[in-house]
Amino acid sequence: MIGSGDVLLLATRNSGKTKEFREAFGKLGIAVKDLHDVEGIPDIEETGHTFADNALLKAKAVADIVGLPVLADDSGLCVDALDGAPGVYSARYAGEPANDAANNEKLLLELKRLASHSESAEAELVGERSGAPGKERLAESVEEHANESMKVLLAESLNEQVEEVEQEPEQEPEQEPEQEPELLSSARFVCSLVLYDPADGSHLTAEGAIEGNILREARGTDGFGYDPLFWLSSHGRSMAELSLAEKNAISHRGQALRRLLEMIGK
Ligand SMILES: O=P(O)(O)OP(=O)(O)OP(=O)(O)OC[C@H]1O[C@@H](n2cnc3c(O)ncnc32)[C@H](O)[C@@H]1O
Ligand SMILES: [Mg+2]
Repeated sequence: MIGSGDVLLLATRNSGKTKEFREAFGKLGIAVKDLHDVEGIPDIEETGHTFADNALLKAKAVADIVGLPVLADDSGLCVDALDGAPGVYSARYAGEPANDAANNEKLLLELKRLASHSESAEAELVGERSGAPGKERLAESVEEHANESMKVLLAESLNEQVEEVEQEPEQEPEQEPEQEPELLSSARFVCSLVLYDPADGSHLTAEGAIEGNILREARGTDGFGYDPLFWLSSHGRSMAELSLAEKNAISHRGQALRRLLEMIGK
């Protein structure tokens, strides 16, 4: 369906995706265009319930207009602590028009809200078990939360147990290995690709997924979408700290594309 010297049209307006496909197809001598290069293609409503449904919908809608094979990508982020959200709604998680910064902000807000709910539920449980407030619980709380000057003030009104805690010799900080950053939930990026031929309505579908974790704080400036919040423990970097080639080598999109190319013998 596609070969070296060809021009392949992507049914996308997401320039981040186009960049990644250009890097991958460039090696095969295939040029890539997207919907910024073609006039007269209306916005396509993504009404499917799965990534594959939406990819087919986009590929078919565009291919039927231009009369040439078209590749579409539908992808997103599925966060375990949010029961798989934002999923197929990833692009418009914070509402429309789609906005990466607003989506990232909303994701962090939802996850932090969830974390603070479970922390306060846990604190209540600890309180009930230890007959809170109680001196031991207060002493623990001082050790956990107070800064040095508060500790001195509060310790005066508590018993010796607190003073013992105070008097423990400070440990010399050892040369620490690079610490894993604070993570909020396991998650995965998922991608479905559909290559659709309007000549006979035939199409190929390929999928890819990559596991990671959501960072409490964004890192890196490359990539697009949720990349700055997606931590890869195996690399010790966020997805937005990888080069284009590094991302394509491991990403959901890169995997799906390699599967699709295999299907067409490339
Ligand atoms: O539909 P098109 O025009 O292709 O562009 P889109 O951005 O709306 O694309 P999707 O409908 O497939 O939604 C994908 C969203 O999922 C997120 N996403 C997908 N792949 C990603 C990646 O590699 N890195 C970061 N975020 C990604 C990002 O928020 C995307 O906007
Ligand atoms: Mg979309």
